[in-house]
Amino acid sequence: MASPPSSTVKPDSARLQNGASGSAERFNLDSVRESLIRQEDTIVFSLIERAKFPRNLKVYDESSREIPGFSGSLLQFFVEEAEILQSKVGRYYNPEEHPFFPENLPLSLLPPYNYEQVLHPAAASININKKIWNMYVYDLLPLFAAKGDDGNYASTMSSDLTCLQALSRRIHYGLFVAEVKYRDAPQDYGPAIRAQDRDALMKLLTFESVEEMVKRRVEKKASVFGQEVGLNDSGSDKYKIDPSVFSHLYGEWVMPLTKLVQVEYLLRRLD
Ligand SMILES: C=C(O[C@@H]1C=C(C(=O)O)C=C[C@H]1O)C(=O)O
Repeated sequence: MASPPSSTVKPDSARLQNGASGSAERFNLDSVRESLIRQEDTIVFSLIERAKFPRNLKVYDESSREIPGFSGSLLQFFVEEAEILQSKVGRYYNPEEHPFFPENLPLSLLPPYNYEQVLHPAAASININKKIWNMYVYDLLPLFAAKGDDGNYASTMSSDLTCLQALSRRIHYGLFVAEVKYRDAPQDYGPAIRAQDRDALMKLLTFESVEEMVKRRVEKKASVFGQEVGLNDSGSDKYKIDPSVFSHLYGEWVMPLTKLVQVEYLLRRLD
């Protein structure tokens, strides 16, 4: 089977900021995919941590009036406050990071780090965190969190924040994937962008063989990282989260949303 094309962008023409791959040296399709692979580990670990707690539905009730003066769920309050703090120490200078509550975020108290700008400025207008939030709270959590309430709301919400940020970072990484794909083949993408043809763009950027590999790999990672480990056996078939949840998560939501980000970005790439 022919392998999907890899990028030929010269290392010096663009340098990716220190991303999840830890590498600031190269910006090409291989390095971008390496980062996506490393981010799988983060997502698998963060969901395994969340699975320590039951559903704790109270946290997600948007009609609760638990916090005086705040209308929304406890998790909305928690994430909004966490983002205010993280914005003050520069989290959103990083083009890989996208806030869930971008309205009224304070400026950083620290000077900006000089992240290499490899994206077209249109990237700044793309934020699909509302979709990611709804997917996480309403579709994903019921698939792996046990029913029940143990009252550990603060710890539950800390875990939720970690999961939401890991998913958001991975899905918005589609911006970098799209940029590198465009630079590799502007002659293919250009006409579809000028025609604003979503379907043609989706076709160009989709590699089904890569997607199949990704699904198999995350399922395998979940079975290795989430296995109950004992001293007297070589492995067990008890898992902290059913590994098939991860191939489902990637096949149904993570990869389609990453591709949505890619299409949205490419549509504006020549503005
Ligand atoms: C990210 C890429 O683009 C698409 C999306 C994928 C994903 O989100 O993992 C995988 C393959 C492609 O269909 C890629 O080509 O690596």
